[in-house]
Amino acid sequence: MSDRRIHIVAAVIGDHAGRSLLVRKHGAQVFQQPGGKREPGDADDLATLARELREELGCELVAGSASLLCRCSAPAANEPGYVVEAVVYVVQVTGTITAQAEIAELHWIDPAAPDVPVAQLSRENILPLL
Ligand SMILES: Nc1nc2c([nH]c(=O)n2[C@H]2C[C@H](O)[C@@H](COP(=O)(O)OP(=O)(O)OP(=O)(O)O)O2)c(=O)[nH]1
Repeated sequence: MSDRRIHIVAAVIGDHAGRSLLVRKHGAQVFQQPGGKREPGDADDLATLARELREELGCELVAGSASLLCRCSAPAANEPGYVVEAVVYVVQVTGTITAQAEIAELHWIDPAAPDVPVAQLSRENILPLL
């Protein structure tokens, strides 16, 4: 039987106005936290996160800035039948945040009142903590 769990590392990136950054991937309907699946070459969770932030946002994770927010799970937004299990860090980034090729859209939301559709993991488990 296949393992229907997806393990990801996800980032909470905030701005000075208290907003939080979400991304929408090409082909996806909903917005989610920046981040993604661990790859074999990643030394640890923060290496995964640094790589994903570079790939998705073109920015760099500030060394030592990551603070564990929570571990949580929900039905995976883009893979029907799978559950996503996330380790979520609040992070600081440096450089200009720009949507890279795999990202269709970036959006800054008020965590208390998102104005775009948000994936269940973020909506139920992450945004309420911000
Ligand atoms: N990154 C991320 N993925 C999420 C979140 N919530 C959620 O359900 N997912 C789902 C979407 C996908 O079904 C799965 C992993 O997505 P992903 O597309 O970001 O992972 P990845 O960059 O490593 O992807 P891949 O293209 O290599 O498959 O987890 C979230 O907040 N952030």
